[in-house]
Amino acid sequence: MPRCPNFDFSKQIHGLKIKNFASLSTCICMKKISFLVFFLSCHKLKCKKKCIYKSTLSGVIELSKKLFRMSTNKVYLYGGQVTSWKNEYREELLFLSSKETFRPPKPIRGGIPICFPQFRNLGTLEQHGFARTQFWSVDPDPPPFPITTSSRAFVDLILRNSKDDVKIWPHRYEFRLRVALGPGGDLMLTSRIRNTNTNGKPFTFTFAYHTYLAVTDISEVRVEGLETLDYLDNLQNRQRFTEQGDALTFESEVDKVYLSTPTKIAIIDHERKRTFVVRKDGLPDAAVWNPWDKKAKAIADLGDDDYKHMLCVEAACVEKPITLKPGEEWRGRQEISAVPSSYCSGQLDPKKIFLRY
Ligand SMILES: O=P(O)(O)OC[C@H]1O[C@H](O)[C@H](O)[C@@H](O)[C@@H]1O
Repeated sequence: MPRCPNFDFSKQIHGLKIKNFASLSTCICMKKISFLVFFLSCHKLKCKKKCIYKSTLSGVIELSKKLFRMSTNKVYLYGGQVTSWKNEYREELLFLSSKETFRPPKPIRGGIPICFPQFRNLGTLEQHGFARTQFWSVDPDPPPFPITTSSRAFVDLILRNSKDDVKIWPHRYEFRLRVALGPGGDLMLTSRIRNTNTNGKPFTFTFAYHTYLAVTDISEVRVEGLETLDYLDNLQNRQRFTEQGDALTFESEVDKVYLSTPTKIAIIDHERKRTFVVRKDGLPDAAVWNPWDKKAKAIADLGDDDYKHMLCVEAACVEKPITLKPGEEWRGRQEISAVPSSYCSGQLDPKKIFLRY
């Protein structure tokens, strides 16, 4: 099997020597980079102990086949991107394009791309910044995690400024991403971004978890929690409007950034009788995107009908960019749970929705 030409694996995982991991790197380059994260402590892999890493990874794959009621997810080092999140019934909860999605240097279409240090085209960088097209590393020894989490299934990734991105964004940073599965199968992403400039300069960025939720039929989806809020409409030169009082429904292209939203948003998939609940912290805004039929056809890595089965609801920080001085750190967190719609009974009732927390 061919190796990925874009990717010197020995540089990507701390302490790994490629010769010790030939089969693992082959597997990874064949698009199966997955760290299937579950109740085994996958994060405790000691990369320096060659066989532990390798055998633990294959052990994870093996076990995930055997274990029945287990939520799983996959994280690619490319983009630091979650590409799969399955519930205990092995139902996929994230959308991934039906077309070829893994084509570096292009971003992966689906899952949860990370938009950093720029959301959309709001600056001089490429659309959505460069984090989604970089190879991240497993962070073998992350600093203590300040947020207490009951999750024992997580992986820590890290991205630092590379020689290439310093040319277009002249700053030093450390971006630590923790991807975790909660005891009830909830998917939790926490980003910690630190300014490590040694020249005393601050930097400013915008950010989004560009989350592609899998829905059965976009026409039968309703979003609650964004009613009556102000939003910027990207389809109308980012003009500011105020949303009406009803829950959002979808019958054409949508590309909006809702401003200063509540911390909980519910996405109700009527046909599947499933509700996604997005909770966010440190991310005041929420982008909502569906390209609908015409634009979907114009997007090369999206199938013509894919738009029917996806909805992006993205915890974001767009309107007021974040500025960090050297030594300062910012945190942004998104948690998603998928619950039967009966838990919500059409209302955003956190007590009912978060019974399992
Ligand atoms: O095609 P991409 O670069 O991944 O962007 C996909 C979409 O992302 C966001 O939701 C933006 O608001 C949209 O304007 C953009 O079309």
